[in-house]
Amino acid sequence: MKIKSVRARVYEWKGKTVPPQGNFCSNAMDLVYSNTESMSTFRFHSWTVVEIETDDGIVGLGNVALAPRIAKAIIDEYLAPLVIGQDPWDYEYLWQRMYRSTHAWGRKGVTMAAISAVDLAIWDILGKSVGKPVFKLLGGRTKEKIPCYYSKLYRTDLKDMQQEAQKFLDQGFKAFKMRFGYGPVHLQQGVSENLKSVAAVREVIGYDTDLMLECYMGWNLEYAKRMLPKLAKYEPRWLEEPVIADDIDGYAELNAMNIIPISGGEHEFSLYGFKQLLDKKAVSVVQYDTNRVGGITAAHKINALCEAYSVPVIPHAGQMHNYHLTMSTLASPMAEYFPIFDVEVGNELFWYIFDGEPIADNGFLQLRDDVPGLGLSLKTEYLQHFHIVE
Ligand SMILES: O=C(O)C(=O)C[C@@H](O)CO
Ligand SMILES: [Mg+2]
Repeated sequence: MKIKSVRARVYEWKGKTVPPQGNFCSNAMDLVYSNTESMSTFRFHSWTVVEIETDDGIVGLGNVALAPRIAKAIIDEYLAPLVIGQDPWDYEYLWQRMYRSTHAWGRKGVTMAAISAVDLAIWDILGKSVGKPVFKLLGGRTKEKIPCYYSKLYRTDLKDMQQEAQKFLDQGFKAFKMRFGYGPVHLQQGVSENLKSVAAVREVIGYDTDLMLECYMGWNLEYAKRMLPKLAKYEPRWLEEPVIADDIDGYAELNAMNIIPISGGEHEFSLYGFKQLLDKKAVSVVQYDTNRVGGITAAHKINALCEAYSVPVIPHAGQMHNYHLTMSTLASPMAEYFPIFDVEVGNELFWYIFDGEPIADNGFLQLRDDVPGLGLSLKTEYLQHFHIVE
């Protein structure tokens, strides 16, 4: 079997979007003075879809959501020529070709995201070629079904957040991730607002559920050190991305305080990036995203590393490409889950592009043994709402 073609297209959403409400999520731009809304950089309204076809007609699907048009250009210009004509079963060789040939300017960020999308499509082909779901190629079924946590609860009106939490508590979710809306620039009032939002959500979900807290890189080390003791009484399972991804020593200092487990990794890349996080004990929960970190080839290695370090892996953002990794290892106890929503910041856009994503049932996800590959196909229902960049 040989790879015959690589097609990367960008799906750009032109349909209705619900403008984010309130201070919906602290983020890295909060600390930078700007006369534009700090969250304007925080949109995922386009997505790159990669289709790789083999000489015997198998088509593998990959995807990337970081800098989609740039990712497409990298795939078209650099990565496609490296894999066309090659045997997809030589996936480690192909991964090293893509990684090392772009190493001078790649290694992290959008290049690794582009490599991830190609790698996902290759693994989809492998599964389809032997009639097995990808998780069966990685280690098989380690769970009867996958526990997942409800992920949204952006910082809006507290009553709206409580209604949202109640709605999904009633649907059987036993774990929730909420977003802070405030950080250092919002001073003491922001501290109070942050604490109020956690208290409000805990009031609804109680303490027999897991609560995770998301900063999305919107704080700094000094502010996080002040906040951790104030948050401890709410017994969060983790505090996510308190500082920017490059401040690895900051993560390690916060994690070493041992007040609240610190999580991160969705903005880290490659096996080496996670070796550094683990060696420095920077995180207590690893959250790579398989469509960013280097694909399944890289994520599978990181799973083994996390098993050796006894650090749980709970991949970022859900989606099928992450669920196969979670299903295939005891090192990954749970998945993130974004339900279907009207398009807002875009974390939910994949629901409008792909068919095959599992719907959570009572806080669990299921993968089928009889669906080969990643289990996805391209949805046609919303095509009229997308501008497709070939
Ligand atoms: O789901 C996450 O962990 C993200 O970082 C997504 C973004 O919406 C901020 O929470
Ligand atoms: Mg996050």
